[in-house]
Amino acid sequence: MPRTPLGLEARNLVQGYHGRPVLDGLTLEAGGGVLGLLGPNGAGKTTLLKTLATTLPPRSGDLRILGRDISDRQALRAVRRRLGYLPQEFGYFPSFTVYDFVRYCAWLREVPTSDIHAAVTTAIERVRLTDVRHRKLKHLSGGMLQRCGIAQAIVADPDLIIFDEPTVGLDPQQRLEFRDLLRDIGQRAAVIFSTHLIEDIAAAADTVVVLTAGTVLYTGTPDELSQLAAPCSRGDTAIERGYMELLTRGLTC
Ligand SMILES: Nc1ncnc2c1ncn2[C@@H]1O[C@H](COP(=O)(O)OP(=O)(O)OP(=O)(O)O)[C@@H](O)[C@H]1O
Repeated sequence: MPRTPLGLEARNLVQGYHGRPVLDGLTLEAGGGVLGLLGPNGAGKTTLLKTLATTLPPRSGDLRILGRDISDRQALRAVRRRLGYLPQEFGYFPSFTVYDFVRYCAWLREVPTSDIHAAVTTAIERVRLTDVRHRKLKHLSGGMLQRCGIAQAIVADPDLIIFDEPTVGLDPQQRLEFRDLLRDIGQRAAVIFSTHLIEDIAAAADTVVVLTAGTVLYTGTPDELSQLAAPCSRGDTAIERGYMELLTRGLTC
């Protein structure tokens, strides 16, 4: 069992845009290890992750992250120092090099000056970008840029890491390496990642949460999700069939 720092507790979370609710009284608990978030397009995964990453304040409900109630401003600041986040689309300065960008993110997260070089070097190495560390971001491939985003999320050695579709743009080898990285990080931190790639969940998640229409439809292990598969379920693997069964439950074969 991974070492488990307090992850997060969300109760009756309501979130939305322009008065339209997206998260509808969502309740979710996550301890340590790796939690994989699945759900159809528009289910609210990105909205949930933005809320958990504290970039979108909840409309209502309670949110405790790393044991702290983030409605308290001091707690919010302390939590942000211990949180790493890869948004679905992350902003960056195209003329920064990989090293400078990750260094800047380390500085934003208040990594002590004397530790910054080692932290940046390690994060870049963990995503296999050492060879291109002095290349400008505007000259990176999409997959390299995504890995740079992963490096900035992990540079401050956070206790909670949130990745929104982290494997988009990675080639098959990089996806395998990223799964190793997820498992490794999950030994020391709480990790939450969203994906549409069920095989990433099967390979790297300790817990699966399925979101539909802004509420949690299912929480269990990847094996438990696989066991939901019925003979008529669609899908090429047991976990795909379990997931499809869950989404179509109630329909007859
Ligand atoms: N900034 C925004 N303004 C208005 N509506 C938004 C905004 N962001 C998301 N939405 C809407 O909120 C709903 C949930 O979107 P969200 O991106 O959270 O879903 P998702 O599960 O991450 O989807 P996907 O799998 O396609 O990435 C969708 O109906 C979307 O159109």
